Parts: sequence; structure tokens; C-alpha cells
Amino acid sequence: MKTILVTGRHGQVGFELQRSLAVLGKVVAVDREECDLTDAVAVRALLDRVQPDIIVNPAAHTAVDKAESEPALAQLINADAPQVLAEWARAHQALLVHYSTDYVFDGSQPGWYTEADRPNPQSVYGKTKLAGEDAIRASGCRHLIFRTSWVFGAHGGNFAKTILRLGREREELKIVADQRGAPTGAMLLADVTAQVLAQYLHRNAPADFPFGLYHLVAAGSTSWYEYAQAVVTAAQARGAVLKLSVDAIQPIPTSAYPLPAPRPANSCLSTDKLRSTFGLALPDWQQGLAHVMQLIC
Ligand SMILES: NC(=O)C1=CN([C@@H]2O[C@H](COP(=O)(O)OP(=O)(O)OC[C@H]3O[C@@H](n4cnc5c(N)ncnc54)[C@H](OP(=O)(O)O)[C@@H]3O)[C@@H](O)[C@H]2O)C=CC1
Ligand SMILES: Cc1cn([C@H]2C[C@H](O)[C@@H](COP(=O)(O)OP(=O)(O)O[C@H]3O[C@@H](C)C(=O)[C@@H](O)[C@H]3O)O2)c(=O)[nH]c1=O
Repeated sequence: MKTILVTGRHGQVGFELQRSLAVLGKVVAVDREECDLTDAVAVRALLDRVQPDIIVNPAAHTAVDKAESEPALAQLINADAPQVLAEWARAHQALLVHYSTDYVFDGSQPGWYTEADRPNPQSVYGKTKLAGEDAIRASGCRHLIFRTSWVFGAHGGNFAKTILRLGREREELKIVADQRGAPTGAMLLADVTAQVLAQYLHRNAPADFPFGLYHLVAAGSTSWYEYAQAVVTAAQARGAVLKLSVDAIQPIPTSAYPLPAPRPANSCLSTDKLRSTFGLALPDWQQGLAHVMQLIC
């Protein structure tokens, strides 16, 4: 039986991976206490003890604005730690599965970003996540990097839950309407990860598996403003008591909502490569959101 190590088990994606990967082998899921990614010695010791065939690393410094004031910590978690995992994977012929972000792009390009498009991150978070990708590629290990966007789930913190909380507290909300992307369910990310890993394992972990970088997001796109409207509409349909009505959400430009970290205006990622390589269909973002709203409302 294969051993699969999952980091960040209390995170949105780490939580869902424990369920999705259980059918593939023995899942060892660790949290920050058991595996502090800022401590390379401890990380190597854990890897030596667990001897994973597959390392799945959803753990990251995901506080986008906070990262601006703690770039060294973000670098340690988002770039240096993946390098440690990758070097161990390379030395032990293990597969490393890693997650990255739409924030590696500056968002100035129209249309859908493909894996061939040049990243140009504008935030510390985006820069350190790209450095993590680069370190994994440079290591020469077997790897799958899934770039995703706007992750939500029932477990953990995310934009949808923030809107629900604010909707209980406030009668009005102003939400940026000029940033577009695809809200992507943590469950979908975990399930697609499991599907791809099943193909890898069923083919007996071949050296010529199509490793590499894949964009993995739900189908469709929206703005944060429309996304907030969808959350409030779904919550009200489920009988949630909110002070906020959908009509009281106002669209604003990014310039009217200044934050420490810049966000890309266009976060839309093409999933053509993932779908054609692995024969997978990706549902609309609304489908995953409806499911999560059932769980949290
Ligand atoms: N959230 C999003 O919108 C998006 C996320 N991604 C990427 O997807 C992946 C999964 O994201 P998501 O599940 O939302 O992230 P979360 O923020 O929900 O979870 C991150 C996890 O990382 C853990 N972690 C943070 N610092 C350390 C550390 N020093 N040592 C060990 N563990 C640590 C956290 O531990 P603790 O529970 O103790 O805090 C937490 O469990 C990440 O790589 C992220 O960059 C990409 C695009 C969008
Ligand atoms: C709460 C709030 C946010 N916003 C805007 C700010 C921002 O532009 C946008 C999203 O807000 P947040 O700060 O919640 O989301 P943010 O932390 O930027 O989310 C990002 O997280 C990282 C981890 C990723 O990798 C990205 O894909 C993306 O999901 O909504 C408003 O306009 N009004 C509001 O009341």
C-alpha cells in the first residue's frame, strides 16, 4: 500500500484531501505542530520517518495582505519549504503534489491565462508562491503543480464565509467588481487531485507520466462582487437571517478598496491542459458553491 503524506491538514484543501485520498493508500496527514514548514530539519526528519511515496503539500502562507509585512516568513513557507520537500522527493523517487495560485499573474492580460503564459506576480504572496513553483521545477523531482484560484470550502476561512459573517453584521457592503476569476471548491481540488493520482498509481507510477504544471479551477468566471451576490442569494434561499440584502451590495472599483497587497484584475485560468491530459470535466463554480452553502447555512 502506498503512503501519502498530506501537510496542513487543518487547511481548506488539506482537510478535503484526507477524505479524497483515503481510497488511494495510507494517508498520513500532519499539521503545523507535527510538521512546521519553517523548520527544514524537522521537515526532513518527518519525511525520513514516514517515507511517503507521494507528498501532497497544500500548506502555505495564504494571508495575502499579512505577507506584505512578513516576506521572510512567506518565503520560508511558500518557497523554501517546497524546495525541501522537492529535494527529498527527488532523492527518494517520490512524487510531490503542490498547489499554487492565480496571483502569480499580474492580471493585465485579457482572456484566459494558460500554463505557457509568463507569470509576473505583484504581491509578496504571489512572488513567494512562484518561487516555490520554480524551486520544485529546478529540483528535478517528479511533481504536479496545480495552480488554482479563489478557494472556498465548508472547513476553514474564505471569501464566502467572510461575506456571510459581514452579511449578518452589516446592512451594506461594497465589493470590488473589476477583478475576475473562478471561485474553486476545496472539495473539487481534492477530488481532482485524487483522480490524477489514481491514474498515476494505476499505471504503476511510470517515469513518463505527464508531470508538470496544470491550471485547476472550476469552470466559468465571475467578479468578487457577483460572487458576493451569489453567496447572499444562496444564504437567503436557505433561510439564513442576514441584515444584508443582495440589493445593498454595491459594486466598486479596486481603487476604492485599498489593501496592502495588489490583486490581479484578471485571474481567469484556462484548464484545457488538465482536461485534455487527464480526461477530466470541471463543473461550474456555482455547483461547488451551492454544495458548500448547504453545509454552512
Ligand atoms: N485560499 C485560496 O483562495 C487559494 C489557495 N491557493 C493555494 O492552495 C493551497 C491550499 O490553500 P488553502 O487550503 O486555502 O489554505 P489554508 O490557508 O486554508 O491552509 C493553509 C494551511 O497551511 C498551514 N500552515 C501555514 N503555515 C505553516 C507552517 N509554518 N507549517 C506548517 N503548516 C503551515 C496552516 O496551518 P494552521 O492550520 O496551523 O494555520 C493551514 O493548515 C495553498 O498552497 C494556497 O497557496 C491557491 C489559490 C487560492
Ligand atoms: C471583505 C471584502 C473584500 N473585498 C475585496 C478585496 C479583494 O480585492 C477581494 C478578495 O478579498 P480577500 O482578501 O478575501 O481575498 P484574497 O485573500 O485576495 O483571496 C486570495 O487568496 C489567495 C490565498 C489566493 O491564492 C487567491 O486565489 C485568492 O483567493 O474582495 C471587497 O471589495 N469588499 C469587502 O468587504
